[in-house]
Amino acid sequence: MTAKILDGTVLAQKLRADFKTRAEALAARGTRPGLAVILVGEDHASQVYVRNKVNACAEAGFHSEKISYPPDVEPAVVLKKIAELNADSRIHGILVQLPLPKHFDSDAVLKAISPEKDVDGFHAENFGALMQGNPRFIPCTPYGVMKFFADAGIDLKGKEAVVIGRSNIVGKPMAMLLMQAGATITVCHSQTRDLLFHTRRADILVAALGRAQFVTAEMVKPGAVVIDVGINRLPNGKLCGDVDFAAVSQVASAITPVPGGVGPMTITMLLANTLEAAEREAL
Ligand SMILES: NC(=O)C1=CN([C@@H]2O[C@H](COP(=O)(O)OP(=O)(O)OC[C@H]3O[C@@H](n4cnc5c(N)ncnc54)[C@H](OP(=O)(O)O)[C@@H]3O)[C@@H](O)[C@H]2O)C=CC1
Ligand SMILES: Nc1nc(=O)c2c([nH]1)NC[C@@H]1CN(c3ccc(C(=O)N[C@@H](CCC(=O)O)C(=O)O)cc3)C=[N+]21
Repeated sequence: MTAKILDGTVLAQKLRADFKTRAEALAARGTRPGLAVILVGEDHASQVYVRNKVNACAEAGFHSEKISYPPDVEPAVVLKKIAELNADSRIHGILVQLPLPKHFDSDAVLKAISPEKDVDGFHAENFGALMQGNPRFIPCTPYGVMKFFADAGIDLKGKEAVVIGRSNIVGKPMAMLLMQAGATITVCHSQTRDLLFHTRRADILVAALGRAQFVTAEMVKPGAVVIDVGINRLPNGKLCGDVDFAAVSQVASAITPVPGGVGPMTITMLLANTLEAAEREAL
């Protein structure tokens, strides 16, 4: 079997066309959607993502601000900036790029963001609402993954879904969304005893562990849908996912590539959440 490629760049373009129209309608009523991105430190990959986010905003006709700090900045300085952005009527979404340097209490920083502007959906209040099945903002990466299923007509009801990774930004909300869509979920992590046993049962397999080409063909049930969230840089400088794409695409029925899969959809859903925040405010 050769898997159908779930193309994130194509799906992102499809969804973004609608954002532009909605942003224009809002602008006509005097509101331009605005996103602020805070970046602490000089991590190269983070700078690339933040640049992509800012460019995507410009293309969709959004206002955006990038605020950068050196790695040794005092957390109080960042908290003060967040308070200013919370009160700034031009800003509808605030994103603090994670991970933060070790001297930061990340939960405290995320909690400082007004829940109405927390377009990542990481604030405890929003995360809790998501768990209760009543989300205000769905975290962008798992939200983007759900769009692949909807677009490809993949029904999740009764399916066995296995997520590798249990982080707050990907694995945990991903599992919750899959469960709410009717799948039976298994969440694997570094302490899982027999990973192969679990992955081989998966109708839907989501890899979000951050290990280059970790998921091999033997770990995948023939015909499974494989979603690759991982973004890893190989020693040769090339980007690759958590899945051995060449081998797994021979057994899966559908698969997302890296680059060009989940990554562009994450940015797309960040725009979607920012637009929604602006639309709610303009009501
Ligand atoms: N495409 C996109 O838009 C995005 C991509 N990413 C990428 O996704 C990947 C995961 O990100 P994130 O969730 O933030 O990463 P974290 O490092 O926070 O979490 C990784 C998870 O994978 C688990 N894990 C690690 N090694 C193994 C293993 N050998 N077997 C089973 N489980 C394992 C960890 O287990 P434990 O909890 O026990 O430590 C942990 O739960 C990264 O490559 C990241 O770059 C992230 C966000 C967005
Ligand atoms: N508060 C917060 N929110 C996040 O959403 C968040 C974060 N912190 N920290 C880091 C991770 C990672 N992440 C990515 C987004 C887009 C691509 C992306 O667009 N990737 C392109 C390639 C980009 C490249 O060339 O490097 C692709 O896969 O095709 C990747 C990774 C968001 N994250």
